Amino acid sequence: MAPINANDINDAKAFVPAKKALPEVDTEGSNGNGITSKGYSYETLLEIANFLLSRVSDKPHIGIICGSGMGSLAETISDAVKISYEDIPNFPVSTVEGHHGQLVFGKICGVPVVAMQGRFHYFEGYPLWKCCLPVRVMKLIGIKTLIVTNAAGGLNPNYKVGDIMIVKDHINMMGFSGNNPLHGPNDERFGPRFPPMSKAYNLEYRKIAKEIAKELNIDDIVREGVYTCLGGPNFETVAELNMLKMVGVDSVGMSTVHEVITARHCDLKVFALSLITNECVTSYDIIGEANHEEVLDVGRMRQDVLRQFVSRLVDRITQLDANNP
Ligand SMILES: O=P(O)(O)O[C@@H]1C[C@H](O)[C@@H](CO)O1
Ligand SMILES: Nc1nc2[nH]cnc2c(=O)[nH]1
Repeated sequence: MAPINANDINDAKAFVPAKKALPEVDTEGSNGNGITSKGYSYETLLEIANFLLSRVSDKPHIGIICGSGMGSLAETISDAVKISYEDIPNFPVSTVEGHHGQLVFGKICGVPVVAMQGRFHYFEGYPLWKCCLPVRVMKLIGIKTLIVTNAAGGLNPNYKVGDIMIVKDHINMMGFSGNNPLHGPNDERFGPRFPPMSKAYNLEYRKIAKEIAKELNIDDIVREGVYTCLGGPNFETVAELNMLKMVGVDSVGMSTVHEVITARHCDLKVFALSLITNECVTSYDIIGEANHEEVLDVGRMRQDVLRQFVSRLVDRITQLDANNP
């Protein structure tokens, strides 16, 4: 029998190579499961923060994490200074299509911001604490508020592709098995050992977002619901989705929850939204299947409206916080 080679497995042409070289799974300085490494001590994060601050003129007030296919959110930033993740000492690199892999500093509506055009996911091989390292770096460089965006499957049967879901809460599915970005020794300089999560998504910001939806005349596509993150990279089975539906999940993705936990731990105020990029397949009769191309296409389709929405949000959050320091 002829030996098999790589081309025999599936259709070699259909294989899309990773955008960048895949990262090594990080176990340095830990007990083998990626828990706190000496390479990412408070001091190391401070070094990263100082490196970044030495390259920009204004300290950002607001951080923005751009979800899959939503990198164009950063295009509203004026006087942009772009810093590639590869040029930042000790920073991870983005390996997923639809995630540029750079920080963009500048202003939205006159407010100094920093946007992550590209985030880090667990499925890329990064432990959760490393996925969330940029959140702590953004805290150290001065942000007070984090706006998190993600692409997600719509599980709530009333949701349609292209809807925007304001996140009111999350279910930390990965945390149920002990996989948590705060697992391991706690550094009190970031936050307490046992942070509360019952007010993770700022109520005032959610109110503002609903007002903005009315102003922009898009309240018919803006929802509010509960998000969950699974480890990925596979999309979910029908049975898994039906289970998540039963426990009250409205949208399903592969990010955000651990970033929000890390942000709340270090006392950042949080707003999050899901762009519903696909309908979750909750019946064996449905022919279509989720795929990453569709996710990126819907991001492109909604880029103008998301840019307007997030710009207004930055403006109004800044006004609100100036009145309630
Ligand atoms: O970075 P986000 O959470 O927006 O990306 C979602 C989850 C997967 O990375 C990808 C699947 O298409 O979209
Ligand atoms: N886990 C998950 N992530 C997504 N990202 C975009 N759509 C989906 C989805 O249906 N499931």
